[in-house]
Amino acid sequence: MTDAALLEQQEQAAAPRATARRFGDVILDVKNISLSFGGVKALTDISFDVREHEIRAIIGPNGAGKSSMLNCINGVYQPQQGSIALRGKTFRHMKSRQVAEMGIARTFQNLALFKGMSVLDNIMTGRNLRIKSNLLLQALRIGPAEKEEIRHREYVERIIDFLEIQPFRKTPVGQLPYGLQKRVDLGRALAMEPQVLLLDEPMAGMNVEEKQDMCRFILDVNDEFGTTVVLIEHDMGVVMDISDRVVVLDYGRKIGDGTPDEVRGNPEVIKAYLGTAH
Ligand SMILES: Nc1ncnc2c1ncn2[C@@H]1O[C@H](COP(=O)(O)OP(=O)(O)OP(=O)(O)O)[C@@H](O)[C@H]1O
Repeated sequence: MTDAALLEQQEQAAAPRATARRFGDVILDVKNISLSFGGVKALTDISFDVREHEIRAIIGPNGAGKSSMLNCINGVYQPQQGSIALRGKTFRHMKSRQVAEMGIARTFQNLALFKGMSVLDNIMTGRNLRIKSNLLLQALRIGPAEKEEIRHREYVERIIDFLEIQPFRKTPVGQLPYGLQKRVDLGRALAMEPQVLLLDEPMAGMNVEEKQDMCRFILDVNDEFGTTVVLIEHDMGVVMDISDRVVVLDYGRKIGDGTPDEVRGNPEVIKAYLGTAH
């Protein structure tokens, strides 16, 4: 390889993610969302979009409104104002299950796993939305139900391989270290084959090594499954490393929106968040 070609290759490898990859159209469009709890304004007139195949972070100091925003997207909270659209289809007053059926899956900050059930069975619960045959056929495992179950199990095994948790397939989730439980929670969400994956503090409570593993899996999910990712996360290093664009909230208002470099250089953001010890 010539020196020039080598230099070009090195430059490409060092290119920021946002410029090195091409995104699709807007997949999730959040417009003018306002949410109050009694007198507390959790979100005021928040708008941002997420492009297909993007990793989009929502950051901000404690109480800024990050969880509220995620909860509005997946139907846990119903905002008083504004709209959210998935691929141009606006959804309002939808329950979490309906939002999930539309293709928006979520992991939880406080794991929502069945601790006594195996890794395999926990991830299978993520397939429930996709099971078409009726309960009787499923119970008897006959006809189309049998074929369907085989297909679901194959998909779940693919996720287990992908997340490198084969040795723990049969282990009750409650017996696994916290970092692995978080990985199972990611697997459960992935089993839904989501178009958009919402990650609620995926690195919370993890040690450095577990954080590195989780970062790699998020990037791989994004690359290999083509899943669009929206995440909220307190670890700024992680956010800036893996995100393509970042929304910054403070006291329920949007104060910044752009690439990690743009956000890092935004004086309002520095004042509100990056300059503090959060
Ligand atoms: N269910 C609720 N009832 C009442 N107030 C709420 C509720 N959920 C959130 N809030 C309030 O809304 C505001 C935003 O909270 P939210 O949890 O969304 O912030 P956050 O950025 O996720 O914070 P943290 O980083 O601490 O998790 C806070 O003032 C909070 O007290």
